[in-house]
Amino acid sequence: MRRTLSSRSIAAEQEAMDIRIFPNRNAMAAAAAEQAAGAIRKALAAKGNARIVAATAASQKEFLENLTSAAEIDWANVEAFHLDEYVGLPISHPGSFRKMLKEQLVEKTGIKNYHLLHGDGDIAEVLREKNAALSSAPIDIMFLGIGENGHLAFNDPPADFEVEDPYLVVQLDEACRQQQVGEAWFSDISQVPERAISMSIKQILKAKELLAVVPGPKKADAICACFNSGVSPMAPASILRRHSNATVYLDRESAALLHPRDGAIHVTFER
Ligand SMILES: N[C@@H]1[C@@H](O)[C@H](O)[C@@H](COP(=O)(O)O)O[C@@H]1O
Repeated sequence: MRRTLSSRSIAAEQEAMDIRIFPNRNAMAAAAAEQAAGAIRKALAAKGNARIVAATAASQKEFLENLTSAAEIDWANVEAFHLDEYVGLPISHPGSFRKMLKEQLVEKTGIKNYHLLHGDGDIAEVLREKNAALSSAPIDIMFLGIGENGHLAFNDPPADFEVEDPYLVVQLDEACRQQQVGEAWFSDISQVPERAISMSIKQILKAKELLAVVPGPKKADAICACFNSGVSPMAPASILRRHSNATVYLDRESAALLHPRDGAIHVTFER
């Protein structure tokens, strides 16, 4: 059962980004996983393989739990990438995103064809290898989180919307590093690496479908900054409005300050 907030013209409807708001985090995660599973099955049926990108962050936990237990996905033919990784952090560190990718996706599904960003390896070589692998064919569906500062992957504000490299090395700003301490994987900011490998905004927008999963009260300000007004590098995830097939999943807490002022965002309340 749904209730729609925004009214749209037919033209706007064709271009509108969808935001779906759920009563709680679990309902949101289950619905997002259903959409993701459908997209993966569709790609598998159409061409025999599916190429996905996963976000590896606290916000993705319940979503990935639901997705990895979805029925009838031939994971043997799924190829997986991840969005970002800290430079210099070993995979044994609890904050390592490739550790999360392995534990929350690869080991749960048995995916054999996956690409880890070895942030503690030879970075130039990692970029060369992963940029080639990522660019070799289109991504069918990409899962995203949105940071408390509105970042997508590690594209902190002001985000560079023009950089062409699929993955690049970025400098993390202090607000972003402080937010990572809040995730409880780092004891204080001095422990948080200053650089990361991040997928670029241009590369993110190349995916055929984007699905952002953004629960919790700490994300309310970012959702307000990204979706209440227009596209701005100061609110990096606002760029999702420019994609033709993007859906943002929220719970009531992350949606608390959402009041989009234009018809180009279609908001649905799910019960
Ligand atoms: N760089 C990562 C992103 O890949 C992630 O999507 C986002 C949200 O993370 P979380 O939802 O755990 O706050 O920020 C992290 O720092």
